[in-house]
Amino acid sequence: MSTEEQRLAPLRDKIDALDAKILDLLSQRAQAAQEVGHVKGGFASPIFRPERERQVVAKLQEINQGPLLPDGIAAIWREVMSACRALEARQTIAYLGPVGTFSEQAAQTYFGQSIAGLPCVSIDEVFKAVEKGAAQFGVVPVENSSEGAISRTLDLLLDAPVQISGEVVLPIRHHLLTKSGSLDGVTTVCAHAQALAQCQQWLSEHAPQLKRQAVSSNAEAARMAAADPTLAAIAGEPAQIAYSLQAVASQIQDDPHNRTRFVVIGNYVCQATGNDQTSLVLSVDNQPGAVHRLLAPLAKHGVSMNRFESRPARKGTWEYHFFIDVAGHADEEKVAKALTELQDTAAFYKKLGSYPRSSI
Ligand SMILES: C=C(O[C@@H]1C=C(C(=O)O)C=C[C@H]1O)C(=O)O
Repeated sequence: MSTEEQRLAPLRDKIDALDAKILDLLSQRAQAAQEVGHVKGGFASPIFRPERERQVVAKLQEINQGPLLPDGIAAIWREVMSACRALEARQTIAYLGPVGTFSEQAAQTYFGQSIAGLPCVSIDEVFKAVEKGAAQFGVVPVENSSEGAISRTLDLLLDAPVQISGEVVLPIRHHLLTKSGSLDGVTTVCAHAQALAQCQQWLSEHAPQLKRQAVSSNAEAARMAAADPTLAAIAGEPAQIAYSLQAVASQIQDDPHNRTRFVVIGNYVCQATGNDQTSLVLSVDNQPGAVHRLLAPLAKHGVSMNRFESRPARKGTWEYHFFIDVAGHADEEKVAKALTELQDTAAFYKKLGSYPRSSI
């Protein structure tokens, strides 16, 4: 045995012994979760409680003495809770497919790996799957830091009878991918229209000869590029791996900090955690100063606005719906007061949900 091996052997024995203890503790935890599942079954109550999971992680991060970092704690317990939750009942989560999309990655980042994924062909289908109960939750993109709102999601949120019960923000890194790893013989680059827009400068500078073709998702582009050597795809790492493609160039998004925010839709109403956000849709009559008057209750009660987005009301008039995120939970006193007053002033008011804020 080398000196290195001699020194490593007792440390590895120690890790093996600790792993056995961790497994024993995890098994006890899993049994407790199963019992929770039986209690919930008796009350026909929901399995997934995002606010409770958030508090579990927050408490552990608070008492953590290191050397594990807070992000590490969050990642480990996300999977522990995902596996425990699946013993109560595996949750079906709908998202924009096929396999390898950022929506799938967002679903796994939020719910962990122990879920039944339901890839859908469009954002509309994700909403439908949730509405008809084929999935307990859906994950849909709502805004991108470079390209702004995903308007289809906003339009569906306006009408659908769903609640927002969470958000997840993903850094979006796009790669130029082909089967061979080169652009020899490649004539066309395929991607979702959003990804083509997010990489337009790079494409104009480095691959101006490629025709740009918008397809239903980046993963679909990757699937097509895997089958046709004249096609390149713009897609992220999950799709690259799923379709065994090679990178011609990595991280080609024009904004290195490119991020997409997804929301989790379902019919679960979250309790307050102390670090929440509330999403609303409002509209006002078309009169001077109406928007200012509409928002005055927020200022009056010291509620800060995290986001303000407008969408045409699609009535053939110059009227708009405003998608607003405010800090805090609708059950908090000052938020509740501000929302009551907003509701009185608005021509249209819909609360989309209060939910724990994402940490990024
Ligand atoms: C065990 C529960 O069910 C689920 C699993 C949790 C966990 O593993 O800690 C926490 C919340 C729920 O999403 C619970 O509600 O306490």
